[in-house]
Amino acid sequence: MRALKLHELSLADRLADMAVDALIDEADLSPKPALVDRRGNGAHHDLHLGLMHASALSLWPMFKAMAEAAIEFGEVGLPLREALGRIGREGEQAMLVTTNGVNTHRGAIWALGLLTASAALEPRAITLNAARLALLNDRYAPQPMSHGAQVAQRYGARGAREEAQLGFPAVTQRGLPQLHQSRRRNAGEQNARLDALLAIMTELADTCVLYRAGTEGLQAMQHGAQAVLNAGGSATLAGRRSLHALDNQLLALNASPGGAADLLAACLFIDRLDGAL
Ligand SMILES: CC(C)(COP(=O)(O)OP(=O)(O)OC[C@H]1O[C@@H](n2cnc3c(N)ncnc32)[C@H](O[C@H]2O[C@H](COP(=O)(O)OP(=O)(O)OP(=O)(O)O)[C@@H](O)[C@H]2O)[C@@H]1O)[C@@H](O)C(=O)NCCC(=O)NCCS
Ligand SMILES: Nc1ncnc2[nH]cnc12
Repeated sequence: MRALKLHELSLADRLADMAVDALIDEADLSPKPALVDRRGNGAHHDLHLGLMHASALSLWPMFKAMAEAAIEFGEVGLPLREALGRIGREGEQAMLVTTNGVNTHRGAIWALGLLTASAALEPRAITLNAARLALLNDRYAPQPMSHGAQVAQRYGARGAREEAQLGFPAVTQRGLPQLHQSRRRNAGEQNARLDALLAIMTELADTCVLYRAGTEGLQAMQHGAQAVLNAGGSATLAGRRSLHALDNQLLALNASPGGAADLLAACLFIDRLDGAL
């Protein structure tokens, strides 16, 4: 019998692998402020690391189907956007069945779904085409009063939809440059990833934080993340002290930066893809 060779996997298979790997790497990364990681549940009573892993794995068929839809339609347009919306909603149901109703990866389905489809179309224009897809209006999308919609109404915050429509500036202008800079400084891979997460947190209007802890929580997240980077980043002793303080502060405010975590996964996905090109 012939052994399966890795390069015989289809493009859609490989993109789905990369998306799930990015989610698992994000979940495992420790110590993340107030988020689920290898140490514990952060500011969450209904999440744990095993659930994050199970949720990530449950999304593999969805990411593959999104990549296949992109290959089939072949261009950015309403037919592809609406196919992705339908596949995303089905993926969300699969996630909820796996987690027994807990929302683990709604934001990641949105961000990584768009990026996976976009990578299948043209890997070198990944954020541009993801933004073009996000700008199209899916006529079949329900309009629930989600947490994101509620804080948009209350604070006028730009949430997950706008972040994608702008081409993921938190990833391209904050996370990825910081990841590369910290690697160049020999911070070590885990510290470089933590620094990338912190860089994303410095400016993001994370609607999870706003919903749970209002503008006080958002400012604590943004200023605290900047303070860690100013202290030298997670690889330094001063940076670690500052990161520990940020963790305690966000826990006290019950402020979990779940949106920033999803965007770190997006950052790791693009980084992996760049390495494979
Ligand atoms: C278009 C959608 C993005 C809908 O977005 P909307 O603004 O309506 O918001 P939400 O439903 O609240 O979900 C958006 C999730 O995106 C993450 N996020 C938050 N801020 C940002 C940001 N600035 N930029 C990017 N991403 C952001 C975040 O996801 C994480 O948080 C989740 C937990 O959040 P929450 O439910 O609020 O949980 P808790 O506070 O913990 O709840 P309680 O315990 O208190 O009950 C977690 O899952 C992380 O993933 C936001 O939650 C899009 O979602 C959409 O339309 N989906 C429908 C399907 C579809 O069309 N898919 C298309 C696929 S291409
Ligand atoms: N590690 C994490 N902890 C809590 N919420 C999240 N949403 C996405 N990743 C998360």
